[in-house]
Amino acid sequence: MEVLIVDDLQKAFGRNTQAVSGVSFRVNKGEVFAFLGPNGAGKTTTIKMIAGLLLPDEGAGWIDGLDPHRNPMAMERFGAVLEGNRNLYWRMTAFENMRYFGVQKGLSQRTASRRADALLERFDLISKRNHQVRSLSRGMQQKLAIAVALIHEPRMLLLDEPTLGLDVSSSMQVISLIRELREQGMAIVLTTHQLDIAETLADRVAIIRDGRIIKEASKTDLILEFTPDGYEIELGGELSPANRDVLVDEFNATFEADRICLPGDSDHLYNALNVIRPTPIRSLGRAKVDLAYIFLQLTEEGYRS
Ligand SMILES: Nc1ncnc2c1ncn2[C@@H]1O[C@H](COP(=O)(O)OP(=O)(O)OP(=O)(O)O)[C@@H](O)[C@H]1O
Repeated sequence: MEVLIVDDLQKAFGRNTQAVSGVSFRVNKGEVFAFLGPNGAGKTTTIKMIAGLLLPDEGAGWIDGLDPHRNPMAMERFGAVLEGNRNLYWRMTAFENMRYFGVQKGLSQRTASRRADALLERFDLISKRNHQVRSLSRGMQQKLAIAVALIHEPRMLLLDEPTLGLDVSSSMQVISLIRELREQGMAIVLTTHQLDIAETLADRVAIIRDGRIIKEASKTDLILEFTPDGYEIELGGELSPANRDVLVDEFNATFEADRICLPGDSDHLYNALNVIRPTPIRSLGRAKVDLAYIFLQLTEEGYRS
């Protein structure tokens, strides 16, 4: 079920900067949509148009069927953490922030307070309930910013760089929180330059460059599309120079330290293993690619052409 529909968004700044040129995509319930691109590609401009903060020149976005630029009710359907933890008041306590933003979103004091405590409990922040935000660690502030964005029980979450500047443990907490929200049916739009995190979390991926989406696919399909035929074999011992030459000349193998990259199908592999025998094999698997590799292929390829 689609929670967000983005149709042909366009935005120019002045005469010379076409920041977004016809961006369209859809995000389903219970889906993490990673919206990736190099610096200046148009991600923030797109997200701001979706969130109702920036008026598009053309096109529109609908959250749960409502366009935030035409229907203020749309604001109740999503939460956003767009500038790290800067949506928080630093001299107010964690609880006061939650309650304040809850009331701002139209909740009664009572409901806002009840939900604030429930979210603080769930995000493991209840011990910091009465602490000023400025005294919390960066990871706690980030979790609190996400909790604040959830106070009115939205159906969609816009997250811009949710793990920026966090240490490994805080990042992992935020990642598991995002997973949990996805499991509960939240539609999540995630922008990040941390491609390992995008790869961990994303169900679908869109890559934007120069204001246009140049690729959109499910993460699985994208990785499959870029995965070369072939195998990687890690050796646990020395290969004789003669056998190494055979692998290079007859099997088109390449060597990276003690790892052999072997193109081709499984028949090719079996034949190559006969050459490798009796050198011990530490590991053997299909050649792998990650999202960072794919991202660079797509974005740099674009620049070359
Ligand atoms: N308020 C503005 N006035 C003028 N130009 C702007 C404005 N906001 C963005 N731009 C320009 O629009 C283009 C897209 O910027 P945007 O911030 O959307 O990119 P981004 O993909 O979010 O980049 P980053 O990853 O660096 O945050 C850039 O060329 C940027 O300089």
